Amino acid sequence: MKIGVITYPGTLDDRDAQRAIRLAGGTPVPLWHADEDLKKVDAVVLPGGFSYGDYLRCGAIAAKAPATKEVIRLAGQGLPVLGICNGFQVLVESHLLPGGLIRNEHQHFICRDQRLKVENNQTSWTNLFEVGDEITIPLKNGEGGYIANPDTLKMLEAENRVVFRYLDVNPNGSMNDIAGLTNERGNVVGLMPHPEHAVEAGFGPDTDLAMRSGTDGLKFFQSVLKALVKS
Ligand SMILES: NC(=O)CC[C@H](N)C(=O)O
Repeated sequence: MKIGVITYPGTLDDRDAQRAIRLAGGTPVPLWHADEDLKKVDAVVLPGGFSYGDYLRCGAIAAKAPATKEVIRLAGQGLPVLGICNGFQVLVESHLLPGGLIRNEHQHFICRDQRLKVENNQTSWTNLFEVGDEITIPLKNGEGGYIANPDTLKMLEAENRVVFRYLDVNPNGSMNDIAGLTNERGNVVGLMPHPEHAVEAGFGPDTDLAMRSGTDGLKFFQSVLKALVKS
């Protein structure tokens, strides 16, 4: 299965995403922001980083890139899309996911291992989790505060579209502790933490061994491969 990874000017985590895909058993396909076709990939990852230097708002310029336009078109046909951190910001700026992401409440950049609760395992990227699973995934961003108007929040909760919630601490002031979301169909998922940094045991920023990110992130990439085999 071919999984595209889009590189924008300023993207940081494209190679880690490619590595995660390879470790899960897929074939990563590097894509460039100016590409007008996505080389017939079976799924696509929008990785983390600082696309276009985070000018205007994080993800705002990337949302207008030729490759993103194609992502928007193909997502409408069911292409599995995962937006990680800056990729989540791009998905929100593209209106593939609702709401907005603003500066962390405390105004600081965060870099930590973050506990998350899995709330929805009916998406292309989470089908190997159980609802209620508690996982640890690294988080590193400056603009991760999720906001939405009351009606949107109500709709997201009623339709079970919150996929991940922050556990133990809410690190950035996100409404309803929201760490990740899906679209109605479940093929598009965006989250602030970085699953591609939790695919091999024994690394992560925390010095407490028990807290170190393990391989919880690998399941995202294995899930999409399973979803693709089924479809
Ligand atoms: N790790 C990232 O993708 C960072 C996203 C974005 N540049 C921010 O600081 O919020």
